[in-house]
Amino acid sequence: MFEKSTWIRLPRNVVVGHGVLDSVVEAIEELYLDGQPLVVTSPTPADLAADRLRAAFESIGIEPAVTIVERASFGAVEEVMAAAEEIDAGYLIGLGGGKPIDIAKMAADERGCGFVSVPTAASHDGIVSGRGSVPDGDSRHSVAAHPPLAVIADTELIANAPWRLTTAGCADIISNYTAVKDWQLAHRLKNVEYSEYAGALSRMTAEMLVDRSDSIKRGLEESAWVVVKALVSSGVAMSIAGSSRPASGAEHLISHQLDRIATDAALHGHQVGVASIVTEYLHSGEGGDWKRVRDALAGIDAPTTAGGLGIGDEQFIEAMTTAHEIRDRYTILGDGIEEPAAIEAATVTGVL
Ligand SMILES: NC(=O)C1=CN([C@@H]2O[C@H](COP(=O)(O)OP(=O)(O)OC[C@H]3O[C@@H](n4cnc5c(N)ncnc54)[C@H](OP(=O)(O)O)[C@@H]3O)[C@@H](O)[C@H]2O)C=CC1
Ligand SMILES: O=C(CO)COP(=O)(O)O
Ligand SMILES: [Zn+2]
Repeated sequence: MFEKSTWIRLPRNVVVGHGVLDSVVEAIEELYLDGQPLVVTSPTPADLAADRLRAAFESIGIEPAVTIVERASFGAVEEVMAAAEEIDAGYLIGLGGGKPIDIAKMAADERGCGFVSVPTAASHDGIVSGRGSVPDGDSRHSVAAHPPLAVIADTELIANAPWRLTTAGCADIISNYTAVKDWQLAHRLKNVEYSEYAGALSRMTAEMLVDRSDSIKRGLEESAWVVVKALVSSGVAMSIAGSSRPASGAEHLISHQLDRIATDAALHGHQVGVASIVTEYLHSGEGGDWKRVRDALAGIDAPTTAGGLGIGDEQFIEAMTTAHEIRDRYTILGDGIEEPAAIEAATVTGVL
């Protein structure tokens, strides 16, 4: 008898476009959520958008509470849970970049209430996914959480965010190429379950973004549109897989190590992008696709070298040689890459 079962948790309403911040209330009303909303935001997004959000709720007779988080930490998640408890919040709205969104996502998951994502920056696929991450000493990678019930991404707001945040979101998507290769390798070598649907969707998402890279330009609102759609698609691939495997392989392991090792870590998307140049080389060799990955990153203004990340050569190599230790996730790094091999790969690809 066939007894396998699977749960695919997806956002129900995804609203993307110019000025859709004004559609937040409408998108939420369709979800039949009860109770008072608690808006979790951070200083800049609060300045940019909290008043407009508040006014939209007030127009239908709801007074939302607003809490501002400054730093991503487990303490902040607990503070948000306490604030939600105090007003008996029915659901949480994360308004901002990955920091307030993940704090709200994790607090909502712990509290067992609904969560809505309103990104003001498109810096990585956490704005859509069922993964939550706050920096915590030894465990930098994400953990499972319920994905947002709705994502409302105002491209006008996102296009006005610092350009580097958008290029980081693009680079997080470009890294899907190597993530899928790592996943397939783990399937072949370690019998890790692989989803053809999730793998194909993740790879196609990277392909479409690269194909449309001409429309990814500073000051062009269409860029925000292209990257948000890709982040949504990548989030769906993770939901189908029930893990971050379609979008997180060895390049993410290296980035998580950089977060620990480097004094001034760069943006997540930029780190995984640079690391994926090297892991693509490890997969396909000198004549392989690493130049394509590098050129795709360069084409959207993302860094392609450790120096471009502001990270020293030694720290980059340390991250490469220790990345396999941080998580039970088989990748091209296997049981560890030797230092000379890491230096060779990073040198040939021009990352060092
Ligand atoms: N779930 C996942 O899979 C992942 C989660 N993460 C998590 O995401 C967080 C990092 O996300 P990231 O988005 O880079 O960080 P932030 O949320 O900190 O945003 C980056 C910066 O941009 C500012 N900002 C946000 N929106 C705008 C805007 N429209 N205009 C001007 N400035 C803006 C923020 O202001 P302010 O300082 O006021 O907030 C902040 O200074 C980390 O906590 C990390 O752990 C990272 C990768 C993957
Ligand atoms: O960043 C992610 C996918 O892009 C999430 O991956 P992790 O599970 O490695 O945190
Ligand atoms: Zn990522």
